[in-house]
Amino acid sequence: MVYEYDLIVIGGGAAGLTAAGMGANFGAKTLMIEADKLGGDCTWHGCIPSKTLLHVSKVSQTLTEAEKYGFQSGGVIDFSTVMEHIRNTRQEVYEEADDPEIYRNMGVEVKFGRASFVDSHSVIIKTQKGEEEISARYIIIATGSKPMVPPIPGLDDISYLTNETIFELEEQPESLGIIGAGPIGIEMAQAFQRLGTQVTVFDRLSRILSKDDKELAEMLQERLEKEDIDFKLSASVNRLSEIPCGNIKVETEINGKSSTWEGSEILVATGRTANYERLQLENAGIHYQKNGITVDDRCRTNKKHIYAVGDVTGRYQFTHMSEHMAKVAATNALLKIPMKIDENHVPWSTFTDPELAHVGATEKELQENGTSYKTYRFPYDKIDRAITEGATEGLIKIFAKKMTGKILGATIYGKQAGDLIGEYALAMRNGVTLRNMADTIYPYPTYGLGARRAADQWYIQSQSTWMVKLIKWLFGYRGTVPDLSDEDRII
Ligand SMILES: Cc1cc2nc3c(=O)[nH]c(=O)nc-3n(C[C@H](O)[C@H](O)[C@H](O)COP(=O)(O)OP(=O)(O)OC[C@H]3O[C@@H](n4cnc5c(N)ncnc54)[C@H](O)[C@@H]3O)c2cc1C
Ligand SMILES: NC(=O)c1ccc[n+]([C@@H]2O[C@H](COP(=O)([O-])OP(=O)(O)OC[C@H]3O[C@@H](n4cnc5c(N)ncnc54)[C@H](O)[C@@H]3O)[C@@H](O)[C@H]2O)c1
Repeated sequence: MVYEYDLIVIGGGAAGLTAAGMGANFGAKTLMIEADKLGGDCTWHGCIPSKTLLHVSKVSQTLTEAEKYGFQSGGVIDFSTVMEHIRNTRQEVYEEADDPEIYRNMGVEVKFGRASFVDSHSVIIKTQKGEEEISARYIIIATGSKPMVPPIPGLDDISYLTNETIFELEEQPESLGIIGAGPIGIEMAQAFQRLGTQVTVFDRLSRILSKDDKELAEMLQERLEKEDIDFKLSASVNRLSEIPCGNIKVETEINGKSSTWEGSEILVATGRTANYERLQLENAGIHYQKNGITVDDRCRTNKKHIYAVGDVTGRYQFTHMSEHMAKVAATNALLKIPMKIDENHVPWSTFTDPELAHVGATEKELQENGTSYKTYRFPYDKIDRAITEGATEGLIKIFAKKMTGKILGATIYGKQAGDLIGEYALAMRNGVTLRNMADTIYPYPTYGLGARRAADQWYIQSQSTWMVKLIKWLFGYRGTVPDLSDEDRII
């Protein structure tokens, strides 16, 4: 059978752009179909606007703290200018990385319209002008996700914000209630609070950022509380309603006690739903579950020539994982090289100030799996660069094998944590141990040197008095045997 294309990619977000670009690079006749604008959630409603807003809020915080360094502060924020800056920034990213012409120049054909399956090799593209049916040998589905809106009574009757609308605000809310203390809720909480909105965060769980290390997430929560963010955790949000002055009322129950909150806006940040309902997956016989399209470790669906990547699979919801999965799918489909998702080294970072980042196994996973490990800790207040920058709040925690220094997981709360975690991702992926890191020369004074000092902990904690006694005996040294009981010593 002759198909019109070697590869059709449905969706032009982080996953689709990568898959289509790789298709063209491998010499496949590639078509990318996008229902809206190329760039997807990351460019338009996700990473780019949220990180830009966080940056602006950090500038605001720096101005507030500037008096400590002798500056006269007192800046006033013009919210509409802030929002215009955010929109300009995402336009800049779109033009630099997502513009259809960039992909056309690479050899990718780009069509705009909504795609759905006709059968397992054909899709129909619906546009305002009409319909077009197209076939391909391979298909990669990369249709992403959208906000999951929970069925809370009254929610449908009020106007609420999601990540798709919050960056379109023109007026700064006086107060903002956020339902959900995951990465979206926590990043937006700090950003808006620092810009002068009074933020309250509700979550049904008893802690924030439940996928992160408990100890470090608690440190971040404490920091956010110091910035006056109000947390209502273990809260069952029972009803939302609009009250006569136009404000929103949230009725909650916390540990059996009812309470109400009233404020100007509500952001719903309670997770994501995969975008697959309108794809007519049944026509192609593709299996899916509630959380997304089912794929194996090579990103293949049950139809061996159809792959799914990124948020639509419900497996990982990060831009870097969308790109990684796209690479896995394109490599398997077009080069026939078996490549699997690298599940053991998935990093992530929440870009609050300070940041909270993680890679590999969590301590909870290690405990549940009965894996033997030792925790190596190094605080930011012993990193000279952090001291010079007044950023001493933070902790590096590494989970590693005691004998070999093999790194099993790492988690960092502190300045530049999102960048530092990449160091551990590289180390783990390539079998670099704590011993290797400790023997590596890092420039002084850097945050990276904190990673080296954290690795030194492996040597330090491997020291023992009997070893010192052996050295003394071997070389005839006359010093005393040191007290090695202080686990926090740095040499
Ligand atoms: C507020 C927020 C902040 C975030 N911050 C980060 C971060 O800092 N770091 C990080 O790694 N991740 C972050 N994420 C997650 C990240 O944005 C997503 O994981 C990533 O965008 C998913 O990419 P994707 O290509 O799978 O899907 P999407 O980006 O959603 O792209 C899917 C595309 O498919 C199109 N489409 C859908 N259906 C069809 C159809 N039937 N036909 C044609 N086209 C279709 C859509 O229009 C869309 O353009 C954030 C998310 C949010 C919401
Ligand atoms: N920096 C980053 O990498 C970054 C930033 C933002 C988002 N993201 C991605 O986007 C995804 C979605 O983020 P998210 O924060 O929306 O989802 P999430 O699933 O991570 O967190 C949602 C939170 O909402 C709570 N919740 C759900 N329903 C509730 C209800 N009815 N009442 C009270 N609380 C409720 C949950 O307990 C949970 O804590 C993340 O998983 C992440 O992968 C990444």
